[in-house]
Amino acid sequence: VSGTAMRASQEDFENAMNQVKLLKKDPGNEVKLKLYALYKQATEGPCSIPKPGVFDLTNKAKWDAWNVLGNLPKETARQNYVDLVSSLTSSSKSSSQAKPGADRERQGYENLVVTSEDGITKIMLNRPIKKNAISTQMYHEIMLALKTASKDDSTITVLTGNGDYYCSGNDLTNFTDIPAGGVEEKAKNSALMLRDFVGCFIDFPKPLIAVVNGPAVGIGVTTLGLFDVVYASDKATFHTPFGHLGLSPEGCSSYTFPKIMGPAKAAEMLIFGKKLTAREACAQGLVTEVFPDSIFQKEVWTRLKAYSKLPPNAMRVSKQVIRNTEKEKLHAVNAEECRVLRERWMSDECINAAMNFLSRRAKL
Ligand SMILES: CCCCC/C=C/C(=O)SCCNC(=O)CCNC(=O)[C@H](O)C(C)(C)COP(=O)(O)OP(=O)(O)OC[C@H]1O[C@@H](n2cnc3c(N)ncnc32)[C@H](O)[C@@H]1OP(=O)(O)O
Repeated sequence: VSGTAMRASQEDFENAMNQVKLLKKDPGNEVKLKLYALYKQATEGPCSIPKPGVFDLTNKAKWDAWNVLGNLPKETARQNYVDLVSSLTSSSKSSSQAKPGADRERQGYENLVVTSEDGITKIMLNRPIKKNAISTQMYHEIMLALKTASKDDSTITVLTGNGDYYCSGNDLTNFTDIPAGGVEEKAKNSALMLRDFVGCFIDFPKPLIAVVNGPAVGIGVTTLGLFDVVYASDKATFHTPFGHLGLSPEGCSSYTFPKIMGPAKAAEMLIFGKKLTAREACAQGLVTEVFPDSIFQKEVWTRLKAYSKLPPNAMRVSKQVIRNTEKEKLHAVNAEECRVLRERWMSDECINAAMNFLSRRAKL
């Protein structure tokens, strides 16, 4: 949020509050938290209320969002609130206007840009300010995009990220949105969603290519074992910090990684959270090829355009021959990983790690 000049009046602030009520599209949890925090700071000043308990996740997230603003002056908070609302209203106006070439760009995704061109459907994670962390809504959007791509007339499908990151993994604020049934219900719902999400990768029928434009974390790394080809910029890194987060592996990585790189190398990544460079990941077989970042996009897309012209049925059948014998096993592994994670999400180790991140005490 840009706070160029601090001149928002009380009237501007009140207008902005009214505009928030009129927003047509839900701006998502983190924007709502930011709005809440700026509102509180602008009207009450620095956060001085007691910190909510560790299990009161919603109020804890609100408290964290407010508290992180520290001693930000009330006027600056008011200006930032007005700027944020103005950016929300202008983006909703521009997204409701018809765009030229919209036939090739699939509309309706909040955090993805999906395009189909030259026989390639490109699904781009589009949440660069959060390093493409996957929110609950994004899990559903990615599933929908994959299901749609599996039936469209493209020959190959690509997943990539917008901005400097490929994906920073699961959005750690996903667990602040606790339903009436409490943490148990949240863990159960998350496990079901994760199982469906990973299932979409296991069952994807066409060649699936990851264009890893920058660092990848958590589920952004583990699912790579389910892609057919993985191209990486030399700026990419591969990090699965499950130990640090009190978690266990997902995305079928407990099976695919030992198979790809051998159990000893897989254990270093999945148990101890060793971060690999792109060249190390390539040497371990997780990445197909690494390109210098300066020529990454040009080289990769030239190659993919050539691949997309190959006979589509032959590519599908070849993928089936390579992958189908493993499918049943992969679904079983996915189910077991989700069962274990459901327990992990309710553990103190995991809850404390997420809270540390949310209160800015921990980073990878
Ligand atoms: C429900 C199904 C679950 C499936 C199981 C999946 C498990 C996983 O994926 S485990 C991995 C989870 N990811 C992480 O632990 C990464 C956490 N992020 C970080 O450590 C860092 O943000 C970073 C190393 C990725 C980037 O650091 P830096 O370059 O210094 O940038 P910032 O930290 O300032 O990030 C900018 C902005 O983005 C927010 N953000 C980044 N990653 C996440 C995330 N995973 N979840 C939520 N938010 C994230 C970060 O908080 C910053 O936000 P603002 O402070 O509002 O600007």
